[in-house]
Amino acid sequence: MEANQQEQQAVNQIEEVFGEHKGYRRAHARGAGYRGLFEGSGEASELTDAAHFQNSKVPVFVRFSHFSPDPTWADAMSPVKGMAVQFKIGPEEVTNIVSVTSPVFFTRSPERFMEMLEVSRSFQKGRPELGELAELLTDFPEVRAMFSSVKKMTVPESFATGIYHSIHAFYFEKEGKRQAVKYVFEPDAGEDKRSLKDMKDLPFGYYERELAERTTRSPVFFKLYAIIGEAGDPTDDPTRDWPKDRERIFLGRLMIEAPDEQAEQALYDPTAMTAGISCSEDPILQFRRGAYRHSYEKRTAENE
Ligand code: HEM
Repeated sequence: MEANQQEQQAVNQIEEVFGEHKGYRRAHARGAGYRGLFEGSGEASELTDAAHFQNSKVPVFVRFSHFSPDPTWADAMSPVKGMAVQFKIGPEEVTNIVSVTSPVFFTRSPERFMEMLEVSRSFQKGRPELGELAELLTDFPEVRAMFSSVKKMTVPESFATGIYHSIHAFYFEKEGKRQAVKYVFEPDAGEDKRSLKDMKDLPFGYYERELAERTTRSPVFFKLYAIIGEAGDPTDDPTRDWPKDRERIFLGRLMIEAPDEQAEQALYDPTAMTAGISCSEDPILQFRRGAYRHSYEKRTAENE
């Protein structure tokens, strides 16, 4: 499916702000792909027939990443890390969960996202100019909230010790009923955090090397949970997290085994669903489909 004009424009705008880095993803440019296995628990079978959540094992691709669209940025300049998981349900069928180490996104509409990019031109050097920063903070109150949360933000010590959130809501569907859920991955190794200021001396590529070394010793595991939404929990607003006391269902265990070049190159479209699960009406989620496709087509053509 072709990305529509606005989605293509968003990707072009990211390039204008952060530079055009040929052959790389236009966001989360630097990362590391792995192969592994997901073992479903079957505990959500009353809510969904999705194949990977039954009592079954499916092969997966996993890609960890630093959020920056510029692959030359230091590890510390990307406080948000990503984990994209592709479940290989059948020979021709995949479904994805694309998650990050933050429970919320900084804007709730694609238009707003693009307006923010428009005033962020100096971010290209990784150092915003004060005038632009002031404009962002005045015109976009949500950015103020983001900056205050970045100040408090801690970062996982390793890709293997982050808690990763889907941010968006999805629906589990079965026999005409549907249930809103969000996903969260929790590391078996335990959450391990450092403050942003402790990260500034980390060498470039530290996270990728640490994970490669860790997986030579043993696979890395995460538990995947569905957070069960209740009446009134927003399903269309990625800037709002749900209350902490929501029920959770254990969906299965993710095992990450060894580096894999195909996993590094794959397209992890967060809207690729399977029978028994559908996307929520969140406009940011819907927008991502075309933006990711456009970035994928560009980088694939450039790598040929
Ligand atoms: C308007 C909103 C957004 C836009 C325009 C956008 C754009 C992009 C683009 C162009 C890519 C590269 C895709 C590729 O080449 O395969 C990407 C990757 C990624 N994005 Fe977003 N994104 C948005 C929102 C989000 C949100 C809300 C999340 C939080 C879950 C997120 C997490 C990620 C992650 C983890 C990757 C790396 C995926 C991989 O490893 O292949 N993005 N994004």
